[in-house]
Amino acid sequence: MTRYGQTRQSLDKHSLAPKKRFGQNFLVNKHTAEAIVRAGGVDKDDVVVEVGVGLGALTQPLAEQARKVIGVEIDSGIIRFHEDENDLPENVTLIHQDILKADFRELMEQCGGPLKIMANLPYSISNPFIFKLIENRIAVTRATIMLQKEVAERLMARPATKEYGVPSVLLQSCATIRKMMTLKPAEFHPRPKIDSVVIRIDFSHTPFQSADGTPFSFKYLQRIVRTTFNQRRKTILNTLSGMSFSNEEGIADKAQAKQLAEQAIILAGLTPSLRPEVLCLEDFIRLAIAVESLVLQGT
Ligand SMILES: C[S@@+](CC[C@H](N)C(=O)[O-])C[C@H]1O[C@@H](n2cnc3c(N)ncnc32)[C@H](O)[C@@H]1O
Repeated sequence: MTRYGQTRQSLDKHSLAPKKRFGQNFLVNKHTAEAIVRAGGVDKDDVVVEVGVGLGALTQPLAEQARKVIGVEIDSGIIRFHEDENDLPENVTLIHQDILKADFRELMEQCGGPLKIMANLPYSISNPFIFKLIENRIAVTRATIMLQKEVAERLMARPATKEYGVPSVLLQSCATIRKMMTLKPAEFHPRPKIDSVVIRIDFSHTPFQSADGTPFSFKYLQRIVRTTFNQRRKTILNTLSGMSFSNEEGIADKAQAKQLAEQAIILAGLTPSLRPEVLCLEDFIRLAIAVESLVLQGT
């Protein structure tokens, strides 16, 4: 029987149907699953966290390559399936949990160090999961993830393209992203409508700094990127003038915020009439450095 047939039979046997709300498109080709695991560069000493175990298509080859696999799965039906079948290798520990609610420090303790993650990610959680990775970047060394092609393109996007936005800038500021392979809909059951792409994200653990070595705060970078892209058709002067500040930052009113925005843009060597989509990562970093220094000086 083909792996496709096996997938359908396993689901039928347990009266399970692929659940749309959990983005269940199961991999049906053993060789593809093995190739994805190879793309993750898994070593025999690694403890790997797999997000969304599903029927175990990736889990099996992963368990052969890694020392241990910690599988996180949200669907209780899938958890029961593996309990009944007892089909997962001994070095796999299954956790019934929503990865978006997982405490990465706890996972790190279980893994004995920073995480290597592997996932065939449901579309519905791609964005929040990527932001969770960014937030927990200190706890993660590598994430090899399969995404809808358009989501992967957004993460790897370059300035002045329509795909370029908040996730592109923030992820590229703290990680190197590599496209590993493209998968056609026929690799899954049920078949998605569009192609999927496997990317490898390697997080950098050196302190944040600009190309000329000036340290910067990720917090400011994040605020500036979000504020400007929130209205991507507006100029950076317009959007930055409306940036909100906390009481401690001492920017009292709109006039002061506008003045700060004007000064920061000049300090960063940029033109006020630019739109965020033409700014490269280094431009955003210089803006973050300028805004932070002006706030610290009390403008
Ligand atoms: C696209 S399927 C992939 C399944 C399997 N890894 C494969 O490649 O065939 C996504 C899996 O993630 C699970 N999932 C969805 N949302 C999740 C979440 N928030 N936390 C953990 N698992 C989740 C789904 O139930 C499903 O098993």
